[in-house]
Amino acid sequence: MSLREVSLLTIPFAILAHQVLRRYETYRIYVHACLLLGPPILAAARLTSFRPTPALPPILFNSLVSYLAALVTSVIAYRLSPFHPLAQYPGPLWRRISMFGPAAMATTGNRHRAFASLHQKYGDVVRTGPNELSIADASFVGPLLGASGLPKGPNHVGASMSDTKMSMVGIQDIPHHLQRRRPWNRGLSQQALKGYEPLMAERAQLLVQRLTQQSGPVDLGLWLKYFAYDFMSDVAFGDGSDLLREGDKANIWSIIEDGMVVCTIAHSLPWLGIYLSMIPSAAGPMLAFQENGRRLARERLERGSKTRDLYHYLCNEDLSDNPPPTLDELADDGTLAIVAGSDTVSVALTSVFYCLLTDTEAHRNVQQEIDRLYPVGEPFSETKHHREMHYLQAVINEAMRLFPPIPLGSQRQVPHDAASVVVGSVVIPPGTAIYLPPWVLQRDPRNFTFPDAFWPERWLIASGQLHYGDARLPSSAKRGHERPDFVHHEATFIPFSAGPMNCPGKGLAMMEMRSVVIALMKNFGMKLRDGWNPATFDQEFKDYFTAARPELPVVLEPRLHVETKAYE
Ligand code: HEM
Repeated sequence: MSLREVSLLTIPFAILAHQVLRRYETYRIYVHACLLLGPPILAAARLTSFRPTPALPPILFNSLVSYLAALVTSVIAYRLSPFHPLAQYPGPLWRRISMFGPAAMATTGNRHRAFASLHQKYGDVVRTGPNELSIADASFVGPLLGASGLPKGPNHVGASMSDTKMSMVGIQDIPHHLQRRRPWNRGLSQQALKGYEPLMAERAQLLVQRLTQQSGPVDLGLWLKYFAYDFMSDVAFGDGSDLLREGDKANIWSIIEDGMVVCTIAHSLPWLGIYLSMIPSAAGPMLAFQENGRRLARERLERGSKTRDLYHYLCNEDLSDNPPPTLDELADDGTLAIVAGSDTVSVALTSVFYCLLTDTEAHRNVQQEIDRLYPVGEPFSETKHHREMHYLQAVINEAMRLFPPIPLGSQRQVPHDAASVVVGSVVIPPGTAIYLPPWVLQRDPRNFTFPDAFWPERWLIASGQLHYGDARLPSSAKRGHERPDFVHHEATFIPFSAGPMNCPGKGLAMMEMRSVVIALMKNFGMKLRDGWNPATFDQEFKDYFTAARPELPVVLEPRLHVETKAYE
């Protein structure tokens, strides 16, 4: 049997299999196995008249090779052809062919910078994968993320290593997502936040106390990670972690950070996440990371409810008529609570301190605001002054504009069975996954004047509290030049995303960030360690879905009135 005869039989099957895979995107391994192995095995059997003969092994081998080669050729030819629905959108050739390249580049942590370069080169709409677009145009934020926006993208399938068992964040079916989302909204409402304030005060006090006990420069970023993890464990599970006192003996943060690197790869190749779940040795970091969240949730469910923590709401304990969700759902949401609530906040807080410690005037302004509203005797845990802290709010916004904790934002997808989405002259066909990357939108000169500068004053100008002509300009602005037009396109400020599937933890995160900045700056003078190059922070700010950041070495000088009430 010649290779030509084998090929003649297998090529049509390969083209057919490609059409099936293209139309019915599926993550079922048995479907993949049937489509990838079934036709060449059948062809080989047909060519040997369904009899075991000595010629079978070479025929089977030829059949497999020619079938898979034809399948790969068909896929690549289609993706590069003018018939592909995304053919009209520009993007590098290697990204049009396969997601293997983008997945490999994601491991460098520089996806956000790569996307920024792609937009610079190709324009506002770039084909970043065979079936993926990145859009850096403000007019898409409402239509894609707003009330009638699109469902979540397929990337969470990879990160969850399942398309059926996943935390709420990845659920693509909108009604199901909104149903799972309701208890989160209740558990993170303004009313619920009031209940979390004493936990906040206690943990912030402990952070101050532990920092007071350190000598020499500290890695402030590390302490903020400990704080954020402990506080989120308090809020979500009522207890469960004490990194501030005990240190990270169980390497929780390595587990989270290693897991996020593997997640980033699986985001680009969702099917790979599902395959990896079958190979525990390969999926180690991701499994450990998921298991950590599930363990905390299970322990909380066994302990029962001691306080009105987040799980009190997630278990529907506040609604006597509603049955609790399944144990699996509650366990899956444990990972979400921990990662969504602690990794993001600790990144954002680290960026806030980095920005303050590299801008003397902003640092002084925040210090004055804190000293005015929190004189000696006024506890830093008092949240009633938060709404008066306009400069601090401007600093937090500005740090998250420059360093969004989720640099590429949350993926969306036009469902396979829906009509194309049309925004202006752009047609987004069914099956397309889309990013609206905050890192790119928030640093775009069309959206913000002096886009690369830390300039908190822009937020005060935009809200009418400061006149543009009176505002100091960022140090990078050219002296003696006329002030450029003031541009502030706030709709593109989306560190928490937008619309009904945005971040429900925004209020909690804001309360946490304000409280920690107030607690630390009320009690310590701070400066960066001599000799540390601040440019390192920008260069080493990496995107592994949530951002990884370098150390932030800070020298702390206790102020006279350090509040040392101990919580031992
Ligand atoms: C600075 C801190 C934070 C940032 C920048 C942030 C950002 C985000 C973003 C961009 C999303 C994706 C939303 C979307 O798909 O459109 C998200 C989702 C989510 N965040 Fe946050 N987040 C932060 C803090 C928190 C906190 C403290 C919690 C509390 C538990 C939280 C809980 C969640 C949850 C549950 C989701 C899933 C929402 C959904 O799919 O409906 N986040 N967050």
